[in-house]
Amino acid sequence: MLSIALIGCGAIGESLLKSIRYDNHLQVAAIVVSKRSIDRVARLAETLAPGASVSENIPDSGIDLVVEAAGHRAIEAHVLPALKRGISAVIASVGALAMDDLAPRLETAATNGRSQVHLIAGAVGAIDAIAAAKIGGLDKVLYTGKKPALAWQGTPAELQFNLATLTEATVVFEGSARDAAQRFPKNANVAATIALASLGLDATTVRLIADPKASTNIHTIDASGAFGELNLTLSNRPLSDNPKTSALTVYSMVRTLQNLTGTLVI
Ligand SMILES: NC(=O)C1=CN([C@@H]2O[C@H](COP(=O)(O)OP(=O)(O)OC[C@H]3O[C@@H](n4cnc5c(N)ncnc54)[C@H](O)[C@@H]3O)[C@@H](O)[C@H]2O)C=CC1
Ligand SMILES: O=C([O-])CC(=O)C(=O)O
Repeated sequence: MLSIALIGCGAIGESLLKSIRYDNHLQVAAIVVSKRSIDRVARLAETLAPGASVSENIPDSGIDLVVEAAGHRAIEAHVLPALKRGISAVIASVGALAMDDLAPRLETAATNGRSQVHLIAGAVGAIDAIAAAKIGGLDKVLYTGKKPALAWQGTPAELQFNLATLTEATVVFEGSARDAAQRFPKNANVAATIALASLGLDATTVRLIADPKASTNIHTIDASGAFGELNLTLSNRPLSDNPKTSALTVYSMVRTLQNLTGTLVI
């Protein structure tokens, strides 16, 4: 039985709790949230994670694994200290690794604590294929993320375009995966995931599109190299609680957790 501390209980966190509620190998022992969310999440926990503590910090003992579904800042605040304590982590906010020196600091913390960081594939697929293709050598990796116009609310795209009145698909960002992940922390985590698995944060190209006609989150990877060519398109349904986030992210997290406790894993 893996004893989990879940960090964040928004769209992904709540959906994750529903998905793993009856898993005999996983026990949510703690849910870590900001002070203002404690009452709301404590009520949720009564049915979705009975017995879990709900507080602002990871408990001092009894936790085997931290599962982050909170946002970039939670990596520094909760994941780094947990790794140093010897607690491994599964993280959704992969884009945080595009920040300054966070990736090497995570590695140092994990080395010192003899723990591990698992970056989920999240809303995208073919991470296994591009990571394998990298071994033979990659020439080009382009990630294109297209979401409904209103999914770009609260991002820099809002300052540049009137999202509510867009009539056609509009490129809101073109550049490196590092810039994309830093400027769109809630919309470009998969850009960082693809980059980290392939050409790296600076050499992986990203295009982000706001499309008033789209009703799903469309992720496309175009890669070429010694292996040949890969062209993948996913059309993901968003979670009802957060149009920025695809439901596949939750399933990917559940799969990661199942693989950590399973005997025959794929
Ligand atoms: N890898 C992937 O494919 C994807 C990754 N994500 C990442 O997952 C994160 C969560 O996504 P959603 O659940 O859809 O967002 P959400 O906004 O619905 O929920 C996030 C929750 O975390 C809480 N929170 C924020 N900072 C916290 C902290 N320091 N400690 C504890 N709780 C904190 C918020 O109050 C909120 O309740 C996103 O911010 C993004 O970084 C999101 C979508 C896809
Ligand atoms: O959920 C998605 O479709 C992708 C996403 O928001 C991200 O990469 O941050």
